[in-house]
Amino acid sequence: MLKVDGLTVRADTVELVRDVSFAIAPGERVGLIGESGSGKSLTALSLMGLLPEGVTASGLARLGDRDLVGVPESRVKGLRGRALSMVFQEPMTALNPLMRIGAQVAEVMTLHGRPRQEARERSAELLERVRLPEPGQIARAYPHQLSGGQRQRVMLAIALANGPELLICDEPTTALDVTVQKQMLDLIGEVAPALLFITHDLAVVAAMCERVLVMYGGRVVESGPLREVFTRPRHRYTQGLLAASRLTPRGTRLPTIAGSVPPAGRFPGGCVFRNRCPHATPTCETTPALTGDGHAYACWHPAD
Ligand SMILES: Nc1ncnc2c1ncn2[C@@H]1O[C@H](COP(=O)(O)OP(=O)(O)OP(=O)(O)O)[C@@H](O)[C@H]1O
Repeated sequence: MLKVDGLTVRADTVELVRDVSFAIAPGERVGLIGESGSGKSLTALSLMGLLPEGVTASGLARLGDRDLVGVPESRVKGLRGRALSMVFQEPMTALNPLMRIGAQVAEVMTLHGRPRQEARERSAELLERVRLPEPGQIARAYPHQLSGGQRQRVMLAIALANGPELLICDEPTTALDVTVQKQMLDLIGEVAPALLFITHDLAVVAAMCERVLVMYGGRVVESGPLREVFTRPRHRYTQGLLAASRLTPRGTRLPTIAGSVPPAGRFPGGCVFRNRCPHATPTCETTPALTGDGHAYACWHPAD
């Protein structure tokens, strides 16, 4: 369980992230959205103990019974890549260009005390787990010999190597083309023990997460179950974000769906998530998406 309470990030006297609080339970997938500069990355980096020089965090952040903020660097280093790990947007900067892939995956385990031979064997398993084709061949390759999507899978393997309790992803698929992006998102959803997923892309959040936090100007301005936030946004910023996104066709008024069980066939309102609705077909209005079975997607269609 991750618990963040009153997290504030400062550069000198300037508050860049203010009083952020949220929790992520095991198995939960939480999206963190907000415009550029709203403080998403700094929030994540402060949990990882990776804030840039001159930037400091205060407040409470605890994973299980271990503090992540306000503790000595050596303590955070012991947790990073073990209890929690992160996948960034650009894998090339995170991978060592001179080291073979298999050795890089194994290294993150030997660094945390696993015997070399065991780490090597597990690294082969991990490359397979992230569904890299020919994992043996990939293990012997150097980063530049892999595609962007393959490199990102390697980063995921590294992130999972020590069995973390929490995975943080910061725009992990932005640099990938759409088909590869989808496969990567499916994989992350499948393997993450608990997930904090940072993105600009509301459709990705809709497909990945059951809960969402919206940041604006360094604060969390809105949070809650995805369906609630996306269909009944309370904060003006969230309303604007949704209205501007491709999830909502221009001019569509977000319908109220509270407690409603739609009749088979036609639904009132517009298809809010049409572009990325998991059903993504013209027949998705006949799916049970809004019948209270836990789907977080609003797949209803304009009534004729
Ligand atoms: N090292 C730094 N020193 C001072 N200010 C910083 C530093 N790093 C980031 N900031 C500022 O902190 C604010 C939040 O940055 P952050 O990177 O967390 O935003 P973000 O929401 O992740 O944006 P993006 O989506 O573009 O990555 C921004 O105004 C940014 O300019």
